[in-house]
Amino acid sequence: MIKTGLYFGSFNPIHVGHMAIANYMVEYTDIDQLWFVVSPQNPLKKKKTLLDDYHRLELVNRAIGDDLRFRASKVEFGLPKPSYTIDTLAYLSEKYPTHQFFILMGSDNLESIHKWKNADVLLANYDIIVYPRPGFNPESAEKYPRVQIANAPLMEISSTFIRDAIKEGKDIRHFLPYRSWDYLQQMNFYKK
Ligand SMILES: Nc1ncnc2c1ncn2[C@@H]1O[C@H](COP(=O)(O)OP(=O)(O)OP(=O)(O)O)[C@@H](O)[C@H]1O
Ligand SMILES: O=C(O)c1ccc[n+]([C@@H]2O[C@H](COP(=O)([O-])O)[C@@H](O)[C@H]2O)c1
Repeated sequence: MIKTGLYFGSFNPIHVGHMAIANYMVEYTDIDQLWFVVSPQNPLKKKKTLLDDYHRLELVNRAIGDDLRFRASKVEFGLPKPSYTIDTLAYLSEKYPTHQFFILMGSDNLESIHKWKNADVLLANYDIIVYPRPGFNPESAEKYPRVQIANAPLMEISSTFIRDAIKEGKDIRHFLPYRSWDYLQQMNFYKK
């Protein structure tokens, strides 16, 4: 079985925090490879500031470049919206029987997982590796036997910060992988 970490996200846009997390996950956990699964629509987030799906995918692909440990997946583009993780996992598990899937997420998502569709099924059937965000209390995860917490350096960076900074006219190019930043600049994303 190929141990594959699924890093689900809006990636609106992808930032160096995501890349550092992905890098940590492939080097320090059991997973052999990592797929960034770009979600058209998080069921718990508003759509207002969301960039078009294919532009977010392009930003992810540019961030990955030729790093063979990573792949971008647009599987959720073809599934019903909003993007329920349990449904995507059912689809992928059937399509890729030689892969063992792990769910990767930041601790903010673990804190709201009780609101997710079929959260109990998800928590019972999949291993989840959580990347802590500032303020996270690891004891809060002890009730979930299949959740492990990565002992990783913390980062405050978020896509919200990036969008706000661009709107304010700041040059924050080093918060994104440089090829993604180039595309974002060319296309004038998030300026208003
Ligand atoms: N700095 C970070 N530390 C730990 N996990 C993170 C960090 N940034 C993002 N993640 C995780 O990466 C996944 C995808 O993140 P997402 O696209 O929501 O980015 P975000 O920066 O949290 O976005 P936004 O600010 O728009 O909510 C989520 O599981 C999220 O928890
Ligand atoms: O399945 C659910 O009910 C569910 C509820 C909230 C979020 N998710 C997924 O969690 C992922 C993380 O979202 P985000 O916006 O924090 O990057 C994204 O793929 C969402 O579709 C899934």
